[in-house]
Amino acid sequence: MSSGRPHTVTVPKGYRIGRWEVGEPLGSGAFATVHAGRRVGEGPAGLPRRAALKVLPTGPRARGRRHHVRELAEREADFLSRLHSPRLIRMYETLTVDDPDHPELDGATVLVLERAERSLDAVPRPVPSPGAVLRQICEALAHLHRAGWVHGDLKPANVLLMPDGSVRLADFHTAAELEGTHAWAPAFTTPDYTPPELLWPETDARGTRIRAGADVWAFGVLAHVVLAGSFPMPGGTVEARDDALTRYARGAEELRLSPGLPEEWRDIVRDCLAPAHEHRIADAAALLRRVERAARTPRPRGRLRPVAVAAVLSALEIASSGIAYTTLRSGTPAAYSPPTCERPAVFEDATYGRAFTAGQNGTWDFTVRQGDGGGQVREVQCLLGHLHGIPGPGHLHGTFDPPTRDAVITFQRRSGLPPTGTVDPATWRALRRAG
Ligand SMILES: Nc1ncnc2c1ncn2[C@@H]1O[C@H](COP(=O)(O)OP(=O)(O)OP(=O)(O)O)[C@@H](O)[C@H]1O
Repeated sequence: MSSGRPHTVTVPKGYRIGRWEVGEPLGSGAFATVHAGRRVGEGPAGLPRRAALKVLPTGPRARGRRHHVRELAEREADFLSRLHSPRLIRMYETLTVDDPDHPELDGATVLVLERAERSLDAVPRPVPSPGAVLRQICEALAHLHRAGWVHGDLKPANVLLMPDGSVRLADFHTAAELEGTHAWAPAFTTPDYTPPELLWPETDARGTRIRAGADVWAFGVLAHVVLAGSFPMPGGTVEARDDALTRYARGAEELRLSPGLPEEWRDIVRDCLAPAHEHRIADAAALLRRVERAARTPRPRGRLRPVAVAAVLSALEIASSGIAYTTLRSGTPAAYSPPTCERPAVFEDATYGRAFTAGQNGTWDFTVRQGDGGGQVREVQCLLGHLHGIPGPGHLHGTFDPPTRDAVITFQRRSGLPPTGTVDPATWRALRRAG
């Protein structure tokens, strides 16, 4: 049985591949499906009981461009057999399915990998300990660059979190070995993480010409997503953000980083996102030195700072408001449970005083309007729906669509503000006002 994606394949639960019994699917990408695997019987020392089985349809009956997928599978297996580091996902063995009775599976390549808990794109926002996560991603990249490789497809889906909370970089089918300053990688990019120079790539039979700076750019995007909850390029759709990237690359638009980005990360992200690769931070080793400094900062210095709720809210306010408050203790991050969309919490802001946040974005002055998207819009939707009881946006989708605009207008009318439908600084203040 084949899945809906052209290159992926579903393996029945309980199916045996070598010494591995296939379990539930863990995830799937454009080329592979990853299943849980349980070792049956004994194996060589060091082989764990649990693994992840990355299955790539490379057999004669597989749909799609199997030669291309086979090349990618070989590339990834080759990379993983050559490079080892605690920050790179480990490969235990590679297998080929030999089963003519299951023609769609027959000939599939299986990479047996260290099993992770989940990928970074599946972690609810805000990401816990974002500085530590970013530092470890950067350590993985630095190891790669030092060894003379480029990853070529850094994004949250390719960052894996282990049961002990540590981070591994994964998915190396685009990884390419540097020949001097550049490498030739498969012509494959992920929108939103693609650097400007790959918008108009130099491609020939060997692939696309790529430099270590492509990973540095992708790290800048990823750091912005993790820390501010939004992409650095404005726009509610991939196409809109792609257009914004083109304008930025041509010098027609300035980079407008989210005000929610902690101060100590702002310059790092900006220097990762220089439009020309020669102005970017040179490689991940240079980046790591700066990331380590930023990650050492005890807590993100966003504009919204948590305070002890008991100190700012009386029991009466809590009981009467209907909002679930999270107990926040300044300086004890272990006890800090972050606000969520459904449970906005009160923070003490240095400039504005007591204020609500839904944990999606910390801005007070970033104007958003119909057509925009990202963390700021999600913050608006959460505050409207779950704090002010205006059900317009319905759900947390982060796109400023017409129902969101209607809800903003309703809120502005109620608050005595001009009903413009645009969330300007005055509307942010009213949305966040506490007490
Ligand atoms: N070792 C692992 N342990 C647990 N889950 C994993 C593991 N490797 C991958 N996954 C899950 O499977 C998903 C797809 O894996 P992967 O990104 O390697 O596939 P792909 O088809 O090569 O992806 P892409 O679309 O990026 O080319 C990951 O996003 C992750 O959720």
